Amino acid sequence: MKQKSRKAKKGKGQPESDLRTPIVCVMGHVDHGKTTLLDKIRGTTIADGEAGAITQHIGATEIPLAVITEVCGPLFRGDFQIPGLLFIDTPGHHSFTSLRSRGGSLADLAVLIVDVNEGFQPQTIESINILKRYRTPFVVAANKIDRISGWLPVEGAPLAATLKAQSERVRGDLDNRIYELVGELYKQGFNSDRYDRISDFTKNIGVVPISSISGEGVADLLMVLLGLAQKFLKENLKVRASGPGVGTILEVKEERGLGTTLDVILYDGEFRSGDTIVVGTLKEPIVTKIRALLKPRPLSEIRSEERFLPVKHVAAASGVKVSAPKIESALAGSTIRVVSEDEDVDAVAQEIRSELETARIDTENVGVIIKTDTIGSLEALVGELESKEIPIHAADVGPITRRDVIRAAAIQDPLYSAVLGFNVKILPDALTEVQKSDVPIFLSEVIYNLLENYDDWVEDQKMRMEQERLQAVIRPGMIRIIPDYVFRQSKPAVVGVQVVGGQITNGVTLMREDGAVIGTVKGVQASGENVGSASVGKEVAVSIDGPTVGRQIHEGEILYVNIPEKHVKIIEAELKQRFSEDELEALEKFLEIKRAKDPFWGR
Ligand SMILES: Nc1nc2c(ncn2[C@@H]2O[C@H](COP(=O)(O)OP(=O)(O)OP(=O)(O)O)[C@@H](O)[C@H]2O)c(=O)[nH]1
Repeated sequence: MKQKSRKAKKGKGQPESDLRTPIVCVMGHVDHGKTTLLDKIRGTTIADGEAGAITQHIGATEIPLAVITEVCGPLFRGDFQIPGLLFIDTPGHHSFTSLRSRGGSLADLAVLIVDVNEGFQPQTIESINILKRYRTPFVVAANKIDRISGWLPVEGAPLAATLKAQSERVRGDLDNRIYELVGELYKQGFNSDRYDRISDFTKNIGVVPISSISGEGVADLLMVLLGLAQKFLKENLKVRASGPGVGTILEVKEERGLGTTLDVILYDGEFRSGDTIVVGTLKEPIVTKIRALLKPRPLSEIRSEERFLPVKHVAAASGVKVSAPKIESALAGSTIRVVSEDEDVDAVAQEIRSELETARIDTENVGVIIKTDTIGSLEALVGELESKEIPIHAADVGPITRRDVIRAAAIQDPLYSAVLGFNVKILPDALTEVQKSDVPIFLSEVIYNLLENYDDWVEDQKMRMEQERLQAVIRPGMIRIIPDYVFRQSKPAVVGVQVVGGQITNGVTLMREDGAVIGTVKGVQASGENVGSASVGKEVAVSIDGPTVGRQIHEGEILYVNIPEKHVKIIEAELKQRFSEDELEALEKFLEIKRAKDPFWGR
């Protein structure tokens, strides 16, 4: 990409450097305190307004380094060159899956927030998996420490100061909870410890105990984030505040008086009004021109009717609302990119089109069908399924359609004939199809739950298939032909029998005591009714295709159900322990006959 010579304007109090503001995202389980933490960071830093103002962006808040310096007070050590931190206001609890950029995470850094009283929850694990996939450096905020019984809150205090104020027991209690988190993180493949006990942040994840309500530990959290940014990101953040802008669409929104607008996080280069842009959609990328760039109007101008303030220019990293013609079909999570004068629009469009194409899967192989709301969530779900070795037949962005259900129904493997939808709707004609075909549809706003529900269903399916398999096994049976109860000599022979052991069922073949197979049972009747089968003690009439009474079979003779060798093996391995005495006896006698000729038969 050709870099233009324009440089980003530096804000007040920001150091003169080529590093752009790192983008920070707060992730975690629902109700663990994401919003409260962001409010606290904003509130704390607004209160410290003397040092320079925080800047409200669209979908993000920028905290300049000078403000962080002020908030951290004596905690602040070291020489930082980054201009500050840009926190993304994660809208809704699922959308961090759209926080992607081309080939990676939109966030340079993340805060994984965990309620210390609840520990790891489904979305905590889901967040960790996303952080792992994108290799995003992160810090763990062990939140709600003020809820620990006996805690004495010290409003806004750094960790060391508040720990001093707590009793020995409370400190011990906090440590135990931190160790639980450390254990959970270890299970996920990370070494970690309380941040002040770590010397090498490249090998360990820092855990910062905080309260988003009292503000305790929040300064420590900001310090650790600055440290991580400085350590890990220096190269990534260099000179990217100039050149043609590249951003990720967080949301596509209708705004009164403006029509459709895009809330964008610009992570590279600059946007100027009038710039030609290419925007990702489900189909062909849109080529259009920026009509207006909008920022939130400062709080001091709250009386104004207009909520947004037009600006001519924004530089990365920044949250901005983009107004442009023809952007109705823009897709959240995809890229928006400025085309500079010396670039080929078609080439840029192809680059953006290929983003969705790379994430999409469309094969002829056996596997599940998945639909998600954004490219980011598609990548995340595909990644999860691949790591669990669940094959995918088709993966795409968009609602569940009739075609998806038909395709799933056509999958022969009963464990993969299913549709998984993340944050998507089912179209009405797809619902009609579901009723016809019985294809299960799994829907969730949490990837972890989606996979868990699918796993449960697979287990149920397997159990059902197992039961069906075992039900198909021919079980042992032993019958005696009752003398004077021959109803028909042959074609078929119909005789009265007593079931001496096990059972007799339609369709089985029968064997004599000398091992000769004499025919197939065609019917089992009791009191003139077809009963299909009869168990030990019953007297029934059976019709046997094959023998003639008086020749191959005789009154008073014992006959055995002829069990195929494969079935005997299943019986010996899996079923025998559940057999009754008479079934066992019938099996043993049958095997004696078989093994008289071949001692290894059925072994
Ligand atoms: N006591 C205490 N309560 C907290 C703390 N942080 C958050 N809460 C409370 O926990 C609840 C959930 O907090 P939110 O910030 O809404 O959680 P969230 O993670 O943003 O939730 P979603 O946006 O719904 O995912 C609210 O009632 C908060 O007041 C804390 O440090 N201490």
